[in-house]
Amino acid sequence: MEKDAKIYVAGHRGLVGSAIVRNLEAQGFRNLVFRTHAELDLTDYRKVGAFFQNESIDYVFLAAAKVGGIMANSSYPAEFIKENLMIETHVIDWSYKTGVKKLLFLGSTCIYPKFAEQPIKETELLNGQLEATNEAYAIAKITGIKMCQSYNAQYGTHYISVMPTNLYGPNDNYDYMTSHVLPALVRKFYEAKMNHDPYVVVWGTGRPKREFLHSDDLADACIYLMNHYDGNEIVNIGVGKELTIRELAEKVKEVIGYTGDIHFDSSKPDGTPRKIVDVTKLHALGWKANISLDQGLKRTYQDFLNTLSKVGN
Ligand SMILES: NC(=O)C1=CN([C@@H]2O[C@H](COP(=O)(O)OP(=O)(O)OC[C@H]3O[C@@H](n4cnc5c(N)ncnc54)[C@H](OP(=O)(O)O)[C@@H]3O)[C@@H](O)[C@H]2O)C=CC1
Ligand SMILES: C[C@H]1O[C@H](OP(=O)(O)OP(=O)(O)OC[C@H]2O[C@@H](n3cnc4c(=O)[nH]c(N)nc43)[C@H](O)[C@@H]2O)[C@@H](O)[C@@H](O)C1=O
Repeated sequence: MEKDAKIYVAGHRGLVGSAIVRNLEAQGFRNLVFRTHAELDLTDYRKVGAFFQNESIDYVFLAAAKVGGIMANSSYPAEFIKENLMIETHVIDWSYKTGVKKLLFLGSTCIYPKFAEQPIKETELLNGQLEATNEAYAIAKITGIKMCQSYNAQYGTHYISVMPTNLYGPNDNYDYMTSHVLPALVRKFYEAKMNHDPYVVVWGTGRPKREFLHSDDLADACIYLMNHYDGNEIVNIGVGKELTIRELAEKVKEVIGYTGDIHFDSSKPDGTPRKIVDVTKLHALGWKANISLDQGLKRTYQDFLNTLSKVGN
């Protein structure tokens, strides 16, 4: 990407979008354009068209989406599939109609079959049943991938698709019901420590395994791939390490310095048992993750505390 190129970061205030903006600005890219959700609702085809026609954008990072953890996905599947299909369709189609040079689409590792061979290779896509708790969202993400690949095939566009594993970092969502596990546990253990609660409730059995990538690593990978990858196939982005939810809870408990107990609520869904991704392709393209979970957890807890002090909690 040329330093004076006009770059649109859709979803620039989110966990991923804000990390991409921080990285681009640190690298000296100054011609960035963004709109908040209130300024431009990407589910409105006409308004998205007017924006793209007025801005003459060169590159797009499509990090806007309706996103949530296992409870949000299983509670609101209609909203997840509808809004994500609309956002993808509108941004991808108007990118084509207005001659965007390159677009990076953010998928997710939830697109892979529930019982895919682990670590999961990109070739596992559509090779089996999806995890029920986030099937609607996964179908929307798979559609986004297929849209990029279809536009590339028919129109000669350069739309690349990346599949990040579970993410965490600054500007994450800490809402108890709609967040992902890591931010939820940071908040739960912090509040239990402040309130001297005797235990913290962790959802599920604690047995599922997850892989966690810091959003600053993801942003770096996205910008790297925008500059160095132009293939039609999807690329996994991960760290190549996994741990159980129980082990994660123990780590968060230690970072926050909580001394009470951990109780598991097995009435809550576990979701997919494992989803560690194979990162051979990513490494072959020349990029590797740098931030370990222990380092990332400490940074995330500090960001969480800074956010609290800002909102005066
Ligand atoms: N978080 C994770 O663990 C993972 C995320 N991903 C993917 O990364 C991408 C970004 O996720 P993440 O940063 O975590 O999500 P966030 O919810 O943090 O950010 C999403 C952003 O999109 C905006 N947005 C949502 N709907 C609309 C809309 N209709 N019009 C305009 N803007 C909208 C949100 O604005 P507002 O909040 O104001 O509505 C928000 O700024 C997504 O595609 C997600 O699927 C992939 C793997 C893992
Ligand atoms: C990135 C990926 O993320 C989502 O998939 P997920 O990884 O299953 O989501 P999750 O982070 O919410 O849960 C991971 C595990 O953690 C357990 N768990 C324990 N205690 C809490 C808890 O307090 N909150 C949450 N959310 N989970 C908890 C929870 O029971 C589950 O076993 C997709 O919806 C989709 O968004 C997607 O793409």
